[in-house]
Amino acid sequence: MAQPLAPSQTPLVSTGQTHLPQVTLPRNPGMPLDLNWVLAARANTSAIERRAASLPARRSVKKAHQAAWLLRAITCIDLTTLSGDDTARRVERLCAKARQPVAPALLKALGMGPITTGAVCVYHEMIAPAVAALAGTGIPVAAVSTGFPAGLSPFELRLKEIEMSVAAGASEIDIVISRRHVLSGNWQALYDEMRAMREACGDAHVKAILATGELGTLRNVARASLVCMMAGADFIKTSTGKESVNATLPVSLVMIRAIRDYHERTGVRIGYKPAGGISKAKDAITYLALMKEELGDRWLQPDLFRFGASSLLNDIERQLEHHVTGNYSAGYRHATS
Ligand SMILES: O=C[C@H](O)COP(=O)(O)O
Repeated sequence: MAQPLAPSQTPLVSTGQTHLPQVTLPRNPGMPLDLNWVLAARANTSAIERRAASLPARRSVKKAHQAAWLLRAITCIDLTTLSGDDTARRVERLCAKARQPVAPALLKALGMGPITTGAVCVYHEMIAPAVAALAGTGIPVAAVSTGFPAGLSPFELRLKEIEMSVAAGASEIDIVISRRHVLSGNWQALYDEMRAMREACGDAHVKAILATGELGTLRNVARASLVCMMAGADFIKTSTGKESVNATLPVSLVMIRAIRDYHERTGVRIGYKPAGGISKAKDAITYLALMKEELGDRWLQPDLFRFGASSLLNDIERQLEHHVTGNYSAGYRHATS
């Protein structure tokens, strides 16, 4: 039978009545590459697909619980624009949305103080307007670097891009891995690449984008997840949003279990960021429920969980408005670009 589900016993990171994201997590120091561990990683595809398929139907989240989950989801969004036609003006509008993702009247009706999104995520060239627009808010700017999305520019340039993004004010860097290292089973090359990128990030937290839709098998996803964590990734992220297949529940299950495995063996908590194609409020709840079931309440905080999403916030805001007023507003009212 479907069970009601409360998002967490853990409160949102709170400053008085204000609920803000905070990246308080200690960095992942990484460890030497343990090839025995990597090669022992397997993925039982049919069991994973069965479990993933059962997830959306198994939990029923209604009314106040649903609103609480959706507010939690907002605090975990890396509000993203990654388009060739991005402009400073668009980024400023996005940042305004990140600062105030839900209308104050709705928040008041829900008994909530102000909230913000987890971060704003942009290309390198858009860091400066984002940093300016978010000054004083504590909302981090995340930049996609390393020749995003293909990651095929010269290695030295990719490292330089990271350094430039950090210098421009990004406090989180989303790097893309070289898929060919995974597809050819060259785990040492993947480890060395990730290690160098982490080093180039300095104090900025690093998210490793695996581009899982291009890795061939779930077993490769499990192994690449482990190698990136061993090399010091603070987060592992599914996709750039530009692959033909982006975040999925089976891939998420594999990556989340790799995070659990890594935590059990090293004591280090790694964050998870599903990204690409997550645009519906109900999907956000499914992902949060998956995190809660597989990793526990601690992973429902923005320092350990993010959605990479450009349009998810629009749908969540519509659902919250419906919860409060009983009516759906027109979709265009919640557009961010
Ligand atoms: O990292 C974030 C993704 O690029 C966003 O993808 P989306 O536009 O499908 O939400």
